[in-house]
Amino acid sequence: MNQAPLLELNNLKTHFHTERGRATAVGGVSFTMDRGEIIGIVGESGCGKSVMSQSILRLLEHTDSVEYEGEVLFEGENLLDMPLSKLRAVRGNDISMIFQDPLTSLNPVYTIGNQIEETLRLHKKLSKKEARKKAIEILGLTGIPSPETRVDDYPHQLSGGMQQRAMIAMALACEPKLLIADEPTTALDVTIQAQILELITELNRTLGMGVLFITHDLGVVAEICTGVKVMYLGRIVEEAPTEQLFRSPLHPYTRGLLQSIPKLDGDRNEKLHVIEGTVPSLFDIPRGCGFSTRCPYADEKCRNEDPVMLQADERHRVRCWHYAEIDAMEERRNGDGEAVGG
Ligand SMILES: Nc1ncnc2c1ncn2[C@@H]1O[C@H](COP(=O)(O)OP(=O)(O)OP(=O)(O)O)[C@@H](O)[C@H]1O
Repeated sequence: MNQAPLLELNNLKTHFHTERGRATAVGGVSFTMDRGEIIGIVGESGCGKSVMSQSILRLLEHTDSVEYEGEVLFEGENLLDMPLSKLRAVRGNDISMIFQDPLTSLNPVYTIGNQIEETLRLHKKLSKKEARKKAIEILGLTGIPSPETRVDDYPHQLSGGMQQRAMIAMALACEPKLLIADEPTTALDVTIQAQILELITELNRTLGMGVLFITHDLGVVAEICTGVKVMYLGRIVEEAPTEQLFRSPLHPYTRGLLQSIPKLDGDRNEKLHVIEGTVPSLFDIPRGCGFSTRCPYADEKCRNEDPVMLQADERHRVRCWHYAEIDAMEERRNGDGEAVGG
């Protein structure tokens, strides 16, 4: 087996050249992912999750304004400078991607069975009969009822939820080494969502399929991910094994995200925390820390010096100058609040 990590991003940057100037949507992302890991990428809307995940497979090249920098190594080979013909063989075979909108992947003029069978025959070299059997089986696994008849439907004959499941079946059919899932279950109801997540984790367990799971749903992350990376303004601001990140979040942004999840046992009258302010425009990125314009703890240093990634623990890294002091700062703030409130 290839000894190189499954996926390694080295200072990946994605720029768009627009009429207003250059917009850097991904501002230098580095991480390594091993086989069998399920990594969650979280962050508010607009923080660069989708652009980053689409950059891995160079799916943004239809806009000629895009420019990549850095490296995306898949099993040691840089996808960013790979000839397109070779990259096409990686897409859908070694790396599959699923999206929130199924119609981006399904072809309207073929039945879903044809599309899954075609993938299986091409990548897995199955006979027509074997491919059909496998297509029905995998459609069933995604929770499509009566898969033996649905297999002959065209995409438009299926409901939105079923189209979603058909797309997922197609992506998983050839058992990719890496699945990139960009908010794949957001539009589905919770029962179907649970079924899809179960299918993904099952393939992860049995085949060691790595999963990069992009979501803003921290509940899903807690349920299935082995590790989490929190993105803000095109960069990773904190990363840790899932349990550690939920137990002791260090970055003020991560703390804000976690405080905005409703708790089942919480006081119903307690207000949910909202992170004040909005994500700055890509044309107006702050000079120091990207989060300093919204951070309650930011000081002069934060406003002037861009923080580096600091090693807080063996597998816990954070991009915040003051991460070790935030607890004490928070206590002081709360204490002051009580004193003012009487
Ligand atoms: N083609 C483009 N040209 C210019 N800017 C773009 C382009 N595509 C995306 N962006 C910008 O890149 C930034 C990151 O967008 P992205 O879609 O990756 O965010 P996201 O975190 O995935 O958000 P969401 O959860 O809403 O999908 C945004 O500011 C967006 O406006």
